[in-house]
Amino acid sequence: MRNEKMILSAFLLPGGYDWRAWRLPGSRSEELGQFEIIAEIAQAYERAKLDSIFIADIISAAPLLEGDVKMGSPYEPVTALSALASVTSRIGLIGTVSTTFNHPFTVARQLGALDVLSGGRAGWNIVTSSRAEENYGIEMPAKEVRYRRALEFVDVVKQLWTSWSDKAVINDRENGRWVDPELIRLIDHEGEFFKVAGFINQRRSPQGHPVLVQAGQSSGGLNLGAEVAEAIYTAQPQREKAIEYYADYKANIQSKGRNPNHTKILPGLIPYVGMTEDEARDVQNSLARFVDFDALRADLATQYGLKLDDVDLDDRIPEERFEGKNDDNAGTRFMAYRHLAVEEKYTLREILINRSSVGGHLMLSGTPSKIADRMIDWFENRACDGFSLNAPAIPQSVTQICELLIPELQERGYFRTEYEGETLREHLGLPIPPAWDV
Ligand SMILES: Cc1cc2nc3c(=O)[nH]c(=O)nc-3n(C[C@H](O)[C@H](O)[C@H](O)COP(=O)(O)O)c2cc1C
Repeated sequence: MRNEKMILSAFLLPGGYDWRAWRLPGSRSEELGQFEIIAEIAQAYERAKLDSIFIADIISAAPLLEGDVKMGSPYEPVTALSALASVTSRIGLIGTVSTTFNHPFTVARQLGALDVLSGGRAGWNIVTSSRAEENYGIEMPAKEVRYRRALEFVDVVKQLWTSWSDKAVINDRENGRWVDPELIRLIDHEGEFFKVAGFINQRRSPQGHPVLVQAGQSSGGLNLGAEVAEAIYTAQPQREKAIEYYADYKANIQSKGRNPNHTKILPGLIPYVGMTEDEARDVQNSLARFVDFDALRADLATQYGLKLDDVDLDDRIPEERFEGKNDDNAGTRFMAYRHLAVEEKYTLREILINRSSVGGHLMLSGTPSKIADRMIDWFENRACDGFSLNAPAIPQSVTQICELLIPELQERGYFRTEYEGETLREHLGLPIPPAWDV
């Protein structure tokens, strides 16, 4: 048995991970974009002692208009997490912020403030974004440029976050000095994309600075992750490939001179949990009637350039449609669909249902004990350090995860029964990044 516990973070998608889940009676979809629903979900995950919740961001209503209520869910991560910080006390709060459409000084202040205000619970999912340029009046920079900018962006943000010594606040009432200016560093950064003098008006948080998270799958994305990330989100539906990915990623981190134990790999998992196999299938069965094959075909064309209008739903996608693509230029999710079509001989209908329900992630359906067996097998065999849990339907899947699956993992000794630390870094077993003067 591994020494450390499994890490469990939860994707906060209040419409449900399944594309169609918001359409189920009782889904609370009328509340999307409002506070109470996300507060209740975050509190349920905190009662279950999860490491963190995570809010994704697409920065555009385009997915919503295309019928994707799941990813179009209208929460701006920093504001939503700031509100959640006040109704939770221990769970980590990870938000997505794009390095393509922001400035590092602003991001350092906003996420740094969330970190201080939440008592050291913030995390930053660093993305370079794949759309939304129209909202900023710019042409989308090439992927390679986006990742170069991201590297410099993160470097500037980290410099700002470490520019206050832990001893900078002296609070000297007698001599009228709240900070010691000698202990706050001017970063004086000048690079290809940014010119930032620093001083930032922000004290250090109890965990030093927010945890850096990353999910890029191309070579630029993997490089950024290996350089800076402390947690990695990834879509890995196949166990053997996940083991390979884990080993390669950790080796890559080591080759950058970093400690591979300080980057946690968390593949996505969609659990359909029930006390019996039939009960576990309830949600999937009730979703079956909502599947919208036309919208899903259009989505595959938009996201991956896979044009499938001429393919019958009960036929297989011809192998040549996948030619010329690989993990690097098309992403691991695209390659997962290739695997399903070519090796697993899925029909187009089955692939579209997979897209709709699990989005290329690992899906496990069954009793808590059966799902826990598989999770533990992945964890023990170093296919992962834990999982990014995606509740397929809201609210029922959150209850099933928290009241059935988590207790099973706790009973078997794989998940904490109480928070031991206060900060997200403590939950994840990550070191505090030192301030500039250490
Ligand atoms: C679990 C997971 C969550 C992600 N969340 C976001 C997100 O919130 N916003 C976003 O723009 N991209 C998100 N992405 C996409 C990645 O940042 C990345 O763009 C994608 O995996 C393709 O990799 P590449 O950019 O290196 O080609 C996510 C990816 C994964 C696997």
